[in-house]
Amino acid sequence: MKQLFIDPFFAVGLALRLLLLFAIAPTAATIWYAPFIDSSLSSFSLDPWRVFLANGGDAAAFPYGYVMWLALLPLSAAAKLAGLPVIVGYKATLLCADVAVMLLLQRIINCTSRLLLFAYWLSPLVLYATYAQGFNDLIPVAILTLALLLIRRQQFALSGFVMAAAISAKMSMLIAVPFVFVYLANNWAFSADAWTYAKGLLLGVAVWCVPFLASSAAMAMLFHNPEIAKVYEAALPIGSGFSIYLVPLAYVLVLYAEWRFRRINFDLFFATLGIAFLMVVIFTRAAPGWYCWIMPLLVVHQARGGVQAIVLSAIFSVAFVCGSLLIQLLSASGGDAIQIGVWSIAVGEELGRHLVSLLHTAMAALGLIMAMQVWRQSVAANDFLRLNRKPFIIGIAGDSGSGKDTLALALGDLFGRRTVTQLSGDDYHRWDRQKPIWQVMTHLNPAANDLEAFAHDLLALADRRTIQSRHYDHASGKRQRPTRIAARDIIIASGLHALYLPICRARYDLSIYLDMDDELRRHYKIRRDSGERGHSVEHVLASLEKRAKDVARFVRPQGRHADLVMSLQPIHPLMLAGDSSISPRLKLSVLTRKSLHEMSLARVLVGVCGLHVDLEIDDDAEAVMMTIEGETGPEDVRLAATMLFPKIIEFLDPKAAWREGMLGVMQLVILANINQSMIRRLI
Ligand SMILES: Nc1ncnc2c1ncn2[C@@H]1O[C@H](COP(=O)(O)OP(=O)(O)OP(=O)(O)O)[C@@H](O)[C@H]1O
Ligand SMILES: O=C(CO)[C@H](O)[C@H](O)COP(=O)(O)O
Repeated sequence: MKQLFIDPFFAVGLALRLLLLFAIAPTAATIWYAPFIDSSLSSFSLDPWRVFLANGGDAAAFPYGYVMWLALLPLSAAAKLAGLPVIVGYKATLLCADVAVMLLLQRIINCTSRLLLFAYWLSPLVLYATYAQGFNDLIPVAILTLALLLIRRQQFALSGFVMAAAISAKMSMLIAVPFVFVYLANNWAFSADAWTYAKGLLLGVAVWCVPFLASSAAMAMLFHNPEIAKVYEAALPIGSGFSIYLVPLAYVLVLYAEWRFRRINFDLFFATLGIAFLMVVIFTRAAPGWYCWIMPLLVVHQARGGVQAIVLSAIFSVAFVCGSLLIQLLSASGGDAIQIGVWSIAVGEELGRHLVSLLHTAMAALGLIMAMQVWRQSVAANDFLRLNRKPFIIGIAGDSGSGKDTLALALGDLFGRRTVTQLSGDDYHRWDRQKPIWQVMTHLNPAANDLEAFAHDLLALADRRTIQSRHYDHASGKRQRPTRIAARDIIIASGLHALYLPICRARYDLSIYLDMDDELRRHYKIRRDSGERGHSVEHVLASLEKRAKDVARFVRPQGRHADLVMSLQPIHPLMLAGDSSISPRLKLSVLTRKSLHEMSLARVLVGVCGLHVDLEIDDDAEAVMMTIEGETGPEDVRLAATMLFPKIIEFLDPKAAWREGMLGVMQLVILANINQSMIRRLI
């Protein structure tokens, strides 16, 4: 923040503002807002609208609620006390709101100070609407921006309360409310929070808005406001004197587009809300102050869209100022001449109207181009939507007891049940445990499994189709009745042969082979099969021996095809001696064939998780081998993930369960690979 204030361009913007503040006495502020505030300072009442009207004030002067009034009072009162005109306090309040909007946007958008200064602080749009014209829209915009920041920070009740304050400051901020509810309903992480938000909003309405509704003078001033009717002016006649109103129509369509996202993140919500404001503004004969409503969108667009967006936004802003000036100069002469001081160029009423219409058309065209750019950049390229269209598929193969289910569960607990579909290879064993065929065949033989059905179901899920699958119950050794498995955004296909068929391998976005140390696997398998699957220790040992040939023949070769080979080993083999109930300390080696993030990953594993990491990169950088040792807790792993992949974190379940130790590290490594696969898809 400090950097922002010491930047020379901040000083330039501030100087321009002060110059405009001193040089111009804006009409709206002079004839409406300042007299209203002055009236309530002279004879203070909790119903300032009544007092103002009773004293013969203009009914158009202050169609705003308590929050606008309260926001304007302190500095206006200070000005009056200091013997200055009230309008000085009014203008000082606008300056404060202006700085507040900029600082809040910086928190939401996270862009450089320089960009923010160019996109916002030096924007001709803000300078003209606020300081040359005196409109107070930056006050509700500042409050709305605060409400949006609170949503981003997941402080929903407070955000609702603040949103009601924004509406009280200016009723048009109501535009944002349906968008917030659709965002909360469509963001699976927050759907339960919609009610929390609603409670905050209701409380805010009770505090900020109900007293206003109870004042008949306030209501009279609100309904006297000619601005409200403007949104119905753009209309398509449909005969018999009826019309279709274009602004409400465009608004509903943008809201529908947001609802259709099914799954939405904050960036998408922010972009669609900005587009909704843009639609209202460009299709209405809007007062210059309304253009301040789209400033958050313009700043985000410039921050994300690069030079093209900056140029378009600049053209849009300059066109807006020229258009508004022309309209003002025309209306000063009654509409048939462009009047500048004593100079007057006659254009005739018809040409004057034509010129203004042309300017509105240019503004609408630029606005629509901008909306399309925002759509392309924020909406179409958003990873949330990409996952919506094409699920991310992870294949996990490995020998029995190598930890496939454990890992799949750990990933499922990260992304959440509503995001993940698990497809287990065990459900495709051809025969129940009791069948005599197992005397001559092991489960590791591909022929013992219906791999064709496995591949078929994987492809169906990848195509977002629901499948029917019969779960293999390890407690009874029998396959269950078929159940429906729905396709979700992340599909985890695990099994002894998950990487066996080329058609499956080709479909995975990330393929993993678990190559657990043999002794460790034996240790775990004995513990699990005797504890959970009803086998005797002798049976497990005999089966391990019987399976050894098939492991070498059918399972291990799959490791060659994996993007990631993970191998858990005990720190010391002696740790496994004797008692099968002990949990040995582990180390993990990871071979990555699609390397990208290993350096930063290693740095964070050391710096944040306190682990020891060895990194080996082969000469042609085709593979990276990382060996990781030490103890770490779930909180450290979570922190490491937040630092490394802030974007991916949005995909996770709000109650994402991070594991401790090496399993947590495996979660992190896989997240790094998912992140990287997504980056590759974007390229
Ligand atoms: N990363 C790990 N950390 C600690 N324990 C693990 C880990 N992975 C596996 N285990 C232990 O090994 C046992 C076997 O793991 P799991 O059931 O996940 O293997 P699997 O590959 O799915 O086996 P199967 O193919 O036979 O179903 C688990 O019960 C668990 O106790
Ligand atoms: O290798 C295995 C799993 O990958 C199991 O041995 C196979 O699924 C059979 O299970 P169970 O022993 O419970 O009948």
